[in-house]
Amino acid sequence: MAPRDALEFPASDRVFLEPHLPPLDSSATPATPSTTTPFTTLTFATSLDSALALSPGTRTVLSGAQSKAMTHYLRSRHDGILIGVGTAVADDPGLNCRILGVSGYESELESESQSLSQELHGQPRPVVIDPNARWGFSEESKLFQLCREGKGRAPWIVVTQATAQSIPFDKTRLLERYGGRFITVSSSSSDSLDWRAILETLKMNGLSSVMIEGGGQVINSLLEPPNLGLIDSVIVTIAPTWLGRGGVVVSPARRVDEGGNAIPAARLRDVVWYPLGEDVVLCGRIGGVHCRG
Ligand SMILES: NC(=O)c1ccc[n+]([C@@H]2O[C@H](COP(=O)([O-])OP(=O)(O)OC[C@H]3O[C@@H](n4cnc5c(N)ncnc54)[C@H](OP(=O)(O)O)[C@@H]3O)[C@@H](O)[C@H]2O)c1
Ligand SMILES: Nc1nc(=O)c(N)c(NC[C@H](O)[C@H](O)[C@H](O)COP(=O)(O)O)[nH]1
Repeated sequence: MAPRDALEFPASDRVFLEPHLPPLDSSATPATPSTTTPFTTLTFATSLDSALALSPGTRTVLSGAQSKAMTHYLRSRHDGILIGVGTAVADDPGLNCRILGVSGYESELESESQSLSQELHGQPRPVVIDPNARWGFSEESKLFQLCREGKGRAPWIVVTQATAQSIPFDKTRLLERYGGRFITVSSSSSDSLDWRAILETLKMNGLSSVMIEGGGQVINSLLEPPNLGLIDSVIVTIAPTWLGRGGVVVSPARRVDEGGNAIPAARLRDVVWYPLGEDVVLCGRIGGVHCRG
């Protein structure tokens, strides 16, 4: 019997997503040739007033059942799933995939035929951007509970070189005991990490595709001109609600042209809208500026 919390996302609802997803065979050439960074999908759920959560440090469920199942399907199609430490602290997330059929969520028949070699198939590698290693994870953290149950992978935690020198040994030991590790990335300034350097490091460590789920700071910094070209695909769930002021909002920094006139920060092209339950899912690619290596 499949676990009670296994999710189902019908094949008929997967078709519209396909052109916006990493190629199934990661050795196949992606839409825009790039050798140094993974296929990168920016995906999140937002309200009608562009909020991710009711207030900073809190978790707000925006996605309905069908769009939540879609997000888990996206997780099964990416090697890595990336969040900022703000989300790790606020949400205590599982960051695993609960689609029926992936490791830990097989139907009885599947689990019998599952060979060891396919251990944790369909489960993405969680990645937490935590330059100062301030995430107070423990054995009780949801991520590690899921690891113990064979339902998810342990995280890679991205820190600065300076921070790497001073991480308490017991933290490193706990992480490595579950198969996770700290990864250092050279910082562009005191504790701000360059997104190209982060993504190149993940690719060098074997991740051919990464979905970035947030939170606010992460999304807003990726929507700034120097980083726009790093994003291959954008998939946004829009929920029919206004969360009101004071929430965690997606609204990148203002952009001006040479004449100092305000211009849109970014725009999508190849846009598709797809209703899922009461939500609607928007897919597209970043238009205009492309500054790939
Ligand atoms: N609706 C959704 O789809 C969704 C998705 C994700 C999260 N959320 C919500 O969003 C909220 C969290 O968002 P948030 O803005 O507070 O936090 P966040 O974006 O998750 O994390 C921000 C922190 O991550 C680190 N960081 C991010 N980018 C970095 C970079 N390039 N270089 C160095 N450090 C970097 C910094 O840590 P330091 O502060 O240590 O420097 C920064 O303060 C929560 O309420 C969560 O529930 C909603
Ligand atoms: N698609 C989506 N709809 C939402 O309503 C919502 N709040 C998130 N939030 C994304 C964020 O990354 C959360 O931390 C993870 O969704 C945690 O969820 P899991 O424990 O991994 O299921 N994402």
